[in-house]
Amino acid sequence: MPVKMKLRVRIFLVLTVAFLFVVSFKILEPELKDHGLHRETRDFQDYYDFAEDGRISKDKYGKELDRIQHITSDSIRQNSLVEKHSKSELIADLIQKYKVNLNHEIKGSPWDVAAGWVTSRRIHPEEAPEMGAILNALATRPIMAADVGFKGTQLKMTLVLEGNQKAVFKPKWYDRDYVVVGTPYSGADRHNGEIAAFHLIRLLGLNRAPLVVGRTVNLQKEILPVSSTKLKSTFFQRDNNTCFYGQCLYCKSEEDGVCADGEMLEGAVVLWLPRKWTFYKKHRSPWQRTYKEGKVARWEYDDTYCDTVRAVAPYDSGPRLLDLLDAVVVDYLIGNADRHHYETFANATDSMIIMLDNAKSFGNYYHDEKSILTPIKQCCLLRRTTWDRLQLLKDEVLSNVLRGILEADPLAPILIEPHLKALDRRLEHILQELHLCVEQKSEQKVFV
Ligand SMILES: Nc1ncnc2c1ncn2[C@@H]1O[C@H](COP(=O)(O)OP(=O)(O)OP(=O)(O)O)[C@@H](O)[C@H]1O
Ligand SMILES: [Mn+2]
Repeated sequence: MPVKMKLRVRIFLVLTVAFLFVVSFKILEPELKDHGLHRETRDFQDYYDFAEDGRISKDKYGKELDRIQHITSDSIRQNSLVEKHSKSELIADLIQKYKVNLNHEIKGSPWDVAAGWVTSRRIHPEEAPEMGAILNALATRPIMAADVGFKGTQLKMTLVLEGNQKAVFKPKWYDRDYVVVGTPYSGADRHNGEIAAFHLIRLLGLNRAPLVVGRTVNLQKEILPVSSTKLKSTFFQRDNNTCFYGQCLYCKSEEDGVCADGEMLEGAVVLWLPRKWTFYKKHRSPWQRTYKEGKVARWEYDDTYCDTVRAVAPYDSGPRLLDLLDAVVVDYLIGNADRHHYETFANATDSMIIMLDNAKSFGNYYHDEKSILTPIKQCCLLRRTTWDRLQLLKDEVLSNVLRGILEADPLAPILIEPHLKALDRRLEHILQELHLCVEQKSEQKVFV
């Protein structure tokens, strides 16, 4: 009899597990159809040589991630540093401080000015009117050479602008109101996202992203005459539009190409960092995704994971962990779930995390990808300067200021209203999460 009982129990258990597995799989089944652009997950993994750290086959993704939604934000509002009547003044002041004047003129080379700005801790100063001249040069200087992009999975061009300045051109794939659905890392780059992120990173006082500006190029007149043979060989025509597919992991044939509107193609032009600093060290993010359905990374189920991270170099001392948590703030705001690796300057021990590549952003304004916040939730830590800045930008100051700043870009409007609204909403989430941290620990321990 006991044998039979055991068998029944066993069958019951097996069926329960199978049922749970099927249900969780169905719930989590991502829509991978989106433009077919992230279909090559396997290739992607091989390319980046992902380390297989502790994983389980069952996904606990998002189990507790909605808990902060239930916390009322009343207490936060009461503590507001900004009185209602001064809010519009604050917005105006911040726009004045951070809106770049592209008509600003300087003597000498804008490229030299930008190159001279870079230190191990910042790409550019907090405030510099010369930035207008540099962005203007990026947006208007004649293109002397064009080649396929450097590394990566995304279609890009490498340009040389007059005055011997290298830059990356990330083309437009989507209209401003396009909503990217699917996995948190679905879709192709958003050129407007790269532009918006640069200014957001400035506004947060981080200053760790290379300079970016919007630019429309004429592929026939500005690119083809100065194009490398390799890049030129990927050009083709579709419905009277000029297109190209370049060279990258996901750039193999005309199917993967991007098309101009006739000959004119919008894009984000990213200033290449000065040679003196271009020795990077590439680091795998401790909170990296597995990029594999059904595979869960340790950070997704182990809430003490931050203790493990903090115990080892380079996170056990120096600015690295705090830099990473700053990047998490940015990535949650912009909706970038794709910072699988990050780069630092190899020749500086105190190097910042360089906030390169922010184009996987502003894909879906309906969705807040809470999993991006996991490092902040698990570490309960943030630079006090970043916290103070977030406080300043709450209650819709962020959207109002960023809207004003982005008006200066040649491709304005850069973000449609729902994206700006999403920024305010996500900022609130970050503040709520950190308030929970303060309740659990103490303010001194959370903000350093
Ligand atoms: N502005 C820049 N200055 C210097 N180096 C750069 C710059 N932009 C990109 N790079 C280098 O080129 C690499 C690829 O760039 P980027 O990350 O933008 O491409 P990607 O195709 O989006 O890559 P991924 O698929 O990994 O996201 C970076 O890791 C960096 O080493
Ligand atoms: Mn990228």
